[in-house]
Amino acid sequence: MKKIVIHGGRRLQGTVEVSGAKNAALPLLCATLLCPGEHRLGNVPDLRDIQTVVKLLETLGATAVFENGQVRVNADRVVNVEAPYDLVKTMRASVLVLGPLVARLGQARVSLPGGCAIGARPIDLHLKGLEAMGAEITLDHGYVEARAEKLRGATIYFDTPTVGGTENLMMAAALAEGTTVLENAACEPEIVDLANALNAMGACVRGAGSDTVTIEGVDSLQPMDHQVMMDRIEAGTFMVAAAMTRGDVLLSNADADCLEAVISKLREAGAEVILGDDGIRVRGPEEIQPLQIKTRPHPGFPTDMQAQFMAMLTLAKGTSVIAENVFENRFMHVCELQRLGSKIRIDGKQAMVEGVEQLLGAPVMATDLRASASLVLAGLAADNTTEVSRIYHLDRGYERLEEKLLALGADIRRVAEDA
Ligand SMILES: CC(=O)N[C@H]1[C@@H](OP(=O)(O)OP(=O)(O)OC[C@H]2O[C@@H](n3ccc(=O)[nH]c3=O)[C@H](O)[C@@H]2O)O[C@H](CO)[C@@H](O)[C@@H]1O
Ligand SMILES: C=C(OP(=O)(O)O)C(=O)O
Repeated sequence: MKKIVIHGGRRLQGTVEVSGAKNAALPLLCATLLCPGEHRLGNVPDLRDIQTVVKLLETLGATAVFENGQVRVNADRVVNVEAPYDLVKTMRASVLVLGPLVARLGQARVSLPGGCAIGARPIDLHLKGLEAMGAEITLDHGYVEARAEKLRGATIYFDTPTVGGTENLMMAAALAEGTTVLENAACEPEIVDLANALNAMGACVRGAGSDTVTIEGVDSLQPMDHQVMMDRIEAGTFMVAAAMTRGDVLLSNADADCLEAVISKLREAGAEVILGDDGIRVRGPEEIQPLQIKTRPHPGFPTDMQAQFMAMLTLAKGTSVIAENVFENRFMHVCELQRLGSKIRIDGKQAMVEGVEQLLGAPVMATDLRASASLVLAGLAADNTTEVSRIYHLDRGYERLEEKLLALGADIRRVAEDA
């Protein structure tokens, strides 16, 4: 096992290129199951979750080659309909094979993903939607079994906007008979990326990116050839890194359109955020101003950026209030940030963060993906040495993080846990 060792206190400076988005690439890879042929997906980040979904596609009978940021999937032979527990337990997004498998093969058996560090994360809305489209759903030994000779279009209202639910049902509806309308759908940019790819495959998806998505089912689709959008959460993480180290960083290929809430809050904290033709440049303030943050579905402030902003606000000039409204247990980083000397108090869904003059490095333990990122950020700004262990969480979602931070001037390296 490896850990990350950071000697903090360096200003980050330079240019960084943002990778393709994990949360867009995962549903796109699952969408290759919708039709036979050779699919091509470019700008795919080399991450543990991507390797897991590639393995899952292979388990289902497809062949996949991942080389130089491109995944080629041949989905001619999808002969197995079971997504096994061993793969699903390591990555919740595996459940996104459910919609495509039922749509193409009329059946699927997918292990229930179960709870995880940030919350219970049920999939009831995915299942209700498939049922409304005519699928018969049963639960057997921890597996969801779904069957439908032919899915039928339906109007489906989500009690809460769900990103994965919207994606799963959009894929299922692409090959259904008739029209499906998803109401109170999630509006995240990754859903638009998926809709664009599906439409290029011959599907008919309208309204993606709004809260009503309409899908006219078609009889057949053709293989995809698509470039994955940039990772707005990775971009946001580098922006916070620049801000909290009083740095000056250019994110060369970043797209500001899907980062509005993050940019607005960084500016409110005092950072200079310059949007230019060459990308997004962030210059950190001398003094970080406290913020009020409420996480919400897109276009609200993303829950996936909550932990990173909390790390920054531990050094603000005053007290910030952060409300986590999307997941019920997404403050796992708090006790680890406290080990670095931060002053944070949790009261239900809210965290009160009282800024301190300086953080002091310490050994800390990562508990989930974005919690890990927040600990790395805190380590970059802290005095002395911070050691972050259990970094396999980080490897689920950040491509070459230390390498990119090192190039920006950070003193960071990955070493064996017992080094
Ligand atoms: C791979 C991927 O894209 N992951 C993202 C996706 O996760 P994911 O798609 O799992 O998140 P959802 O949007 O589905 O979850 C939002 C909320 O809805 C609840 N819910 C969801 C489905 C359901 O059937 N029933 C239900 O109650 C969840 O518990 C949660 O409280 O969106 C989250 C919210 O932006 C992000 O944090 C994750 O990074
Ligand atoms: C929670 C996240 O991912 P996942 O839904 O894959 O667990 C994330 O990307 O922050």
